[in-house]
Parts: sequence; structure tokens; C-alpha cells
Amino acid sequence: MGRKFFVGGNWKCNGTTDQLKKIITTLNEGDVPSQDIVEVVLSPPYVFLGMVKDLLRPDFHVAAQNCWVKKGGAFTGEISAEMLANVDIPWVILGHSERRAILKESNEFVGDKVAYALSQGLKVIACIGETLEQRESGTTMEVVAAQTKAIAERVTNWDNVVLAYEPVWAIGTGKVATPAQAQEVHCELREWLEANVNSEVAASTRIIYGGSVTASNCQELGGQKDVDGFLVGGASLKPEFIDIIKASLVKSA
Ligand SMILES: O=C(CO)COP(=O)(O)O
Repeated sequence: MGRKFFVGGNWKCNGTTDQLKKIITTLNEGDVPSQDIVEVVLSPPYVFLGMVKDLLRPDFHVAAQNCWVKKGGAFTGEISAEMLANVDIPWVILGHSERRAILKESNEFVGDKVAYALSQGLKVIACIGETLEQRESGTTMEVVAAQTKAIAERVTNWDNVVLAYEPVWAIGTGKVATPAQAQEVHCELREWLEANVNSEVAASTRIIYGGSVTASNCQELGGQKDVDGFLVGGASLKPEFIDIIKASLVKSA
């Protein structure tokens, strides 16, 4: 199957030039497994993308945190996928729950964004996940299936898609999903892909977990059969991100 472990760092709307230079220096000095074992992608705010790309070690890559849903033009404040491609930004995070909740991005809108970004040659980290209320009412799988369906209906080639399962109740709360909870959803997502896309896509698409991942819980989470890596928020701005990248070794052992 060969799903390479993937560790993304989502810096969200955080950082100053000085703060980010400091964390980049730490990351650049970090002793981590090779690119054969783990793919590492850091996602700074737009204004710092160029600086981070220039300063970051060559084996780590960068991602934007969002892009416009179609070709650029009269869309004040937006950045288009073709602009990201033009300045050699290889990845983009789309459909993060903060954007779905606060900016009211619908499943269909996120699906359209994923398809357009892929059409422009970008690789996409597509985020899905349920709220606490949805989990407690037993609709987790229904919610993440609907989010995934909106992507699947618009995408034909999944080679450049990483699916990030980020339960909303675990994001920034310190309340991490248990390894069993993460594995259960990841496994069901893979089954969903098998039933609704095809078995090859189900076997090869990386499904990563996000939500309060830290150095202390990453080993156990990463050891789960269907957990192919992480999308890390808060801890990706700290030296412990190096330890989280090293958790990739649980899969190569
Ligand atoms: O939203 C996240 C990554 O995209 C997760 O954030 P935290 O790791 O801070 O919970």
C-alpha cells in the first residue's frame, strides 16, 4: 500500500517574523527521519509563506491555509490556487473546521475548492470532522461521510489528496481523541472510500488525525492501523513538533 507517514503543522493565524524564524531554526536543527519515511509540511499565514519557504530546510515543505474556490479575478482579499502554484507553494489546507464554522464554508464549497486547487496542480490537505454535539448525538460517521462525499463527487484523482480527520471537540481543547476513537473513524472513512470511490483509493489515501496532538500522545495515535500521520496546531509551534515527526518511526518499524 505504501502510505507514507504525513505530519503537517498548521500555524493558523499565529506568529511574528521573529517568532517564526525561531521555530524554523529549531525545526532546521531537528534530527528527524528521512523523506522516505515521513513527509513534513508546515503551514504559516499567507504573509509569511515566502519567508518560511526560503528559510525552511529543503526536506520540509510548505502549505497555504486556504485558497479561493476558482480562478482569481475580482475577489478582494482572496488568494487563488494558480497564484500559489505560480510562487511554488506545493500544498494547501482546505476545509479546516475553523473556516467551516466561522466563515460558513459549506461541504459543497469546500469540495469545489479541493477540485479547483487540484486542477491547478496543488496538493490538498482536506479537513473533515464532527462537532461535540454531533458526536454525542451519534452522527459522527454521517457528518464525515457527507463532508467526504462532497469532495469525492468533484475529484477524480486522489493521488494529491490527504484527508485530515479533525474532530472539532479535540481542536485546541487539550481533549485529544483516544487512539481507539481515532482508529474507529479512520477505519470507517477508509471503508467509505472503498465503497464509494474504489479500493485503490481507499488503500492509498492517507488519512491523518488532528486535534490536540502532542509529543506525549503521538506515538499511540500514530501506531493505529489507519492513522497515517497528523495535522498539528498548537504543538507545531513548539520544539516538541520534532518528537511528533519522529512518531513516524512507529510505522516503519
Ligand atoms: O486544528 C488543528 C490542526 O489543523 C489542531 O489544532 P491543535 O493541535 O491546536 O488542537
